[in-house]
Amino acid sequence: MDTPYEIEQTRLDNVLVKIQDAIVANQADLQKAANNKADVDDGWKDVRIKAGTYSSLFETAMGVRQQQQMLQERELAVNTAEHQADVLQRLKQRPYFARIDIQEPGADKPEAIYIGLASFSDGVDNFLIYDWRAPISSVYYDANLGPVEYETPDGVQKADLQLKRQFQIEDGTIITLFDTNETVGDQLLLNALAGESSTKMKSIVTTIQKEQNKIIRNTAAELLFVQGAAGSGKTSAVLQRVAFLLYRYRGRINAGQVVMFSPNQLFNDYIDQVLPELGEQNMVQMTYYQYASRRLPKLQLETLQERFEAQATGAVKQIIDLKGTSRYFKAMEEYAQSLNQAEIRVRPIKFRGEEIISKEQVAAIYYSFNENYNLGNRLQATKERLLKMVQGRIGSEMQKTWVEDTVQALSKEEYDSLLGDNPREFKSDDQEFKTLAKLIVTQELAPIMRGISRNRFININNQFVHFLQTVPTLINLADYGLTEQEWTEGIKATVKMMRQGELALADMTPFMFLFDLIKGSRGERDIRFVFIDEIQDYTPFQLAFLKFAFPRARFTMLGDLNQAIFTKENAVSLQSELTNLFDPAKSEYIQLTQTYRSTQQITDYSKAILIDGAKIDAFERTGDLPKVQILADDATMAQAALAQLQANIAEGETTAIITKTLAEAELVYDLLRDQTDVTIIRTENQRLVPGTIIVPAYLAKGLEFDAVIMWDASAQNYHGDDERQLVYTIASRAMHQLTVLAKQTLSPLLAAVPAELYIEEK
Ligand SMILES: Nc1ncnc2c1ncn2[C@@H]1O[C@H](COP(=O)(O)OP(=O)(O)OP(=O)(O)O)[C@@H](O)[C@H]1O
Repeated sequence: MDTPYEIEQTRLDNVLVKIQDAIVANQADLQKAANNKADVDDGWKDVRIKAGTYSSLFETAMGVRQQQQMLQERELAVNTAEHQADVLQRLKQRPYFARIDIQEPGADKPEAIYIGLASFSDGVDNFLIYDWRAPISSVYYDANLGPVEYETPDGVQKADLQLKRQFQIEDGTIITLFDTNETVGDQLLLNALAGESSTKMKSIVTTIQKEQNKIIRNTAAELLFVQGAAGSGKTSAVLQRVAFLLYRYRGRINAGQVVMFSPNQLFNDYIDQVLPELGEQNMVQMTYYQYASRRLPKLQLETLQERFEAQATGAVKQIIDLKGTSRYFKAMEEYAQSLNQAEIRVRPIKFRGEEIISKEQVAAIYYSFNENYNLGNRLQATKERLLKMVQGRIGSEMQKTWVEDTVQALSKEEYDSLLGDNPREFKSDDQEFKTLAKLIVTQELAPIMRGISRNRFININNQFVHFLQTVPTLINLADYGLTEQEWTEGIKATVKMMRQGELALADMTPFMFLFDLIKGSRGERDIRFVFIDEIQDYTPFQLAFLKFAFPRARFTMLGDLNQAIFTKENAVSLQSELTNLFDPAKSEYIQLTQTYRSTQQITDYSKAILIDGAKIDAFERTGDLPKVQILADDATMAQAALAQLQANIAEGETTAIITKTLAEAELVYDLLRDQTDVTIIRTENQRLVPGTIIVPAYLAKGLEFDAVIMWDASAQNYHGDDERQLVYTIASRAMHQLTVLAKQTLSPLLAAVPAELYIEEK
């Protein structure tokens, strides 16, 4: 009798032959398509026209990227043979990674289901491989042997799970095979976790854990809030979720309708291989800063890092905090409502240096529409009226001497280009003059018309300042520990910045919101799923705004309240704020407590940094205790770092030296660059490279490294309780090795960690 291994290998060989057959057939299809190139070109024409109808997208932040994705997706639809070719190549490399045997009530024998990256059948309904996202595949991730349930188009099906088998397949050969009763066998997970870090994140499709599976497959919640410790696989799960949703809603949504807000560009770069690896296109990925910058292209916006390094205190900080609250959001809504009655700030319409419609006239038009108009209609109606008025001036303007002078001065070339395609035969000189004059005036007026169409007659800067001035009548400042005097000072600071074309982070979202309210914006209605990573760094105001900006989207928010680097205490109240934004009946909160990234030793050490670290369970995988070294100065720290780097390199481990600030990173770089190969990461627009890197903490968010050296964890550098989370974030980036270097005295945050959790080297 054959062993299970032999039986499986024979089956695999058969499947591979069928995949090969399908590849040959597919190549014939591709050839046919190539011969039919004319057809395809027609298809393309169609694609372009259809994509053009999404014109609203161009006005907004998504822009070209989304258009490209839409085109690509359409192209796939036009040419599914190409898509199929891609799928088949993937399957050829690794046809499947698991098998489950399911016995349905009434069936005479169990059915074997093989699970892989995509479905594959050799005839109608004869599936040799099931997509991991198919409903039945969920059983593999969710259930132990015994009675199970899974979704079918006809409702829930009950069955008996009799076997769970996992494979590692390389080059057409089964390398290992495990039968397991655990949800996903620890052996396979251990193998997966034993690997080294890399500059690109990988998919976890073969070892998705039960809790993660819940996140991935949730389709019911309007808000899915995932709170999880560092390294608990939030990011991994959520990328799988995107792949799942694109599969589940295939034909109804495309990757361009899924947006992910991530902490920085470096992180985007880090995760951008996961979806392609799963055979899907990347969603629209951006940082909140990029989103805001594209919407406010004329303003220089403050970055998170500038704000982080500025360390606001006192009234300045209170003001920033107030501007992040949902109370402030409501105040702005109330204020906007009041603009229906009075106080709209407008600019006069000027033509050739002369006011042709005064401010007062514009405002009078704005308020000439009755109270049933909302802000959006009011603006639209005003715009139409203004355009008409400007157009109405053409006739009188044609009489002016400047027009006559211009006509007289026209060169032959100017004359020709002005007339363009117009007929050149004129009945009289007068008719010729009129034609030319009309063209000249129209041309001169065009920029003004354009300005009106783009709402330039609204003085948004002025309006925003007026809102700030109105705040004390809308909000009781004392509730936020502020006096009116302090608030007025704050306004001065904002005005000063705006004069220089700058806008602080705290004002950025309110500014966008006010403009949207005045425009009567209905938000980005094409977007169906919004993911927000590192949610702890967002204010309630921002969240309320995002909900407004993406009104038809379902939200998935991920965060670790222990890692709130930028907003700190705000993070705690975040969850309660969310209950005001999303119907609690349609919200789901999932907590992940198991961490996968770090060894038990590193997890225990990092969690001891937190006051309430109890909810974090290490995955059992042992390594060295973290090492703490207290040294005299920068030079000796550099020597220690170098020694550790060499040890790590000898073990084939990649190291990141994580500093608090960029200035510190520069210092370390200067100290080490001549002695070893190191790369400094200065901005989020850089790429991660293999080898040792030096990176400031705020750019290390979301990333992981085999080994981490925490640079200068001294009492001087990390003293306050408010730096606890930052220290935790740094320590929790390490997978296998953690070294803490401190100048003279160790930070009290780390000195409080029980001595048995680390080794101190003098
Ligand atoms: N089910 C899984 N199977 C294999 N590896 C996993 C699994 N879940 C998570 N991991 C691994 O654990 C590490 C941490 O995962 P991830 O970065 O997704 O965590 P996170 O919760 O986003 O962390 P952080 O909040 O610190 O950024 C990654 O290397 C990931 O591949």
